[in-house]
Amino acid sequence: MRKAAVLGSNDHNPSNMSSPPPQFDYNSGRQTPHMLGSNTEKPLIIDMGTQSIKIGYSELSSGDRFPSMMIPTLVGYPKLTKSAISSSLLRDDQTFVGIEALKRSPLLSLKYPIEHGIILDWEEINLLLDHAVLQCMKLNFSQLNSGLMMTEAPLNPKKNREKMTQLVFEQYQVPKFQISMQSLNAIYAEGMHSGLVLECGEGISTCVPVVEGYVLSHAITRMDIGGRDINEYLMDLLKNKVVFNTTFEREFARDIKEQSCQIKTNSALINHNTFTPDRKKYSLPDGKTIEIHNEQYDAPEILFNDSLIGRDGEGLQHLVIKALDKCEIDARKTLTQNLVIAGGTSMLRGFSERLQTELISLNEKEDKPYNSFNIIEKPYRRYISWIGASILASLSSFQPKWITKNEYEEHGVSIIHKKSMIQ
Ligand SMILES: Nc1ncnc2c1ncn2[C@@H]1O[C@H](COP(=O)(O)OP(=O)(O)OP(=O)(O)O)[C@@H](O)[C@H]1O
Repeated sequence: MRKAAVLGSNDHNPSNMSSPPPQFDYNSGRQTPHMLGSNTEKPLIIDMGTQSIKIGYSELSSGDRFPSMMIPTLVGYPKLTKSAISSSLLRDDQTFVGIEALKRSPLLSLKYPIEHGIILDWEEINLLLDHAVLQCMKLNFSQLNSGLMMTEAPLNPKKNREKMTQLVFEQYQVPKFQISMQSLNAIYAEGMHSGLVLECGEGISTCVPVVEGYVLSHAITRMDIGGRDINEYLMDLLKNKVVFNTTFEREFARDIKEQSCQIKTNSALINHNTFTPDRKKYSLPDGKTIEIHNEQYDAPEILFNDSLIGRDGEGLQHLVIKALDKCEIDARKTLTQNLVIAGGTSMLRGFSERLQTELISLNEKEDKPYNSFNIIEKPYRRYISWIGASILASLSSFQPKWITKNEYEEHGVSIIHKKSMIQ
């Protein structure tokens, strides 16, 4: 069991979250303009994801509880073509990160330093953190006297947690630090103590049971499937209409997905022989228009049947049922009645309706005891992990959980396990 019970019953009221989720536009690099510049009175929250890093100040009271910035988790190195060099657009020793990399992406080879929620390239993460904090938030790490809270994916290797702790204290000289688990944050964001969190992001989907504030680690389930796999499958389905070659062009597949794709729900499933989706038009940057027809529904099907992309024939419904199977019988009712949906891919239209259908069907097929599910699907679910961390970092009950630089110097990296929110 993982220890994490810090949320008191009156600590916050999630219904205060009245402002709508922000819209970020990667391609123009538009950001929400508020709350930038030094604000050392509030903890800084950095939610590290496979596709994007969400960053902003902790906020407990009602009002704006969304990240102030979302930075693509991308690093770009110049492709050394003659034309790029001769036109002096780039030098071969330049590196671009985040939005700067995305803006110049036709000229760069792009790398994603986080895969399936896990950091693979620490030098690139270093560049991204520098960019996010120094350049975007206009802050020095050593000024973060109120604390730096970072998030991690469920089942993040312990050595990665240690490495992040070492980086933060030794290189960045952060005065106070802590790491919280993304799915647990979703429970904090909802002001709940128990629930089952199904998180579906860019590179990973996980199902995490939380009972009375404790993560049941042994019952966590995961699949390496997420929004990026839908993009890839969509490109495959569209290959007779358009071919996306470069990473830059592949970003358009993401855009087509976000604008056009939706998940088949009951009426489409029941009438599958006669079901004909609307034809949608999508304009490509070269002026060409393509028509999106069955692909809009076919691409996201991989979430519920991964054999479509050559995997084991499982889906998100299996993640949920397998996680429940591993939980104590007494906890199951609470968990099925508090199934919290999180992550950007869960924004696909029809997601929760289809999930409900698949869960009931799998339950019957495998003769399981879970007859009903109450799915909690909030409009801010893409940012729910950041929001939960933001609330947590400002709670009075959480304050003793910060790891100070003095404690790090006394105990070394093992302090992150001793004072961990995640055992
Ligand atoms: N409205 C939308 N419709 C469909 N997909 C969306 C929508 N909004 C975001 N997404 C997808 O959600 C994914 C990103 O989700 P999220 O921000 O939760 O991921 P992440 O935290 O960067 O990655 P991970 O949690 O996998 O490490 C992308 O694939 C993106 O295209």
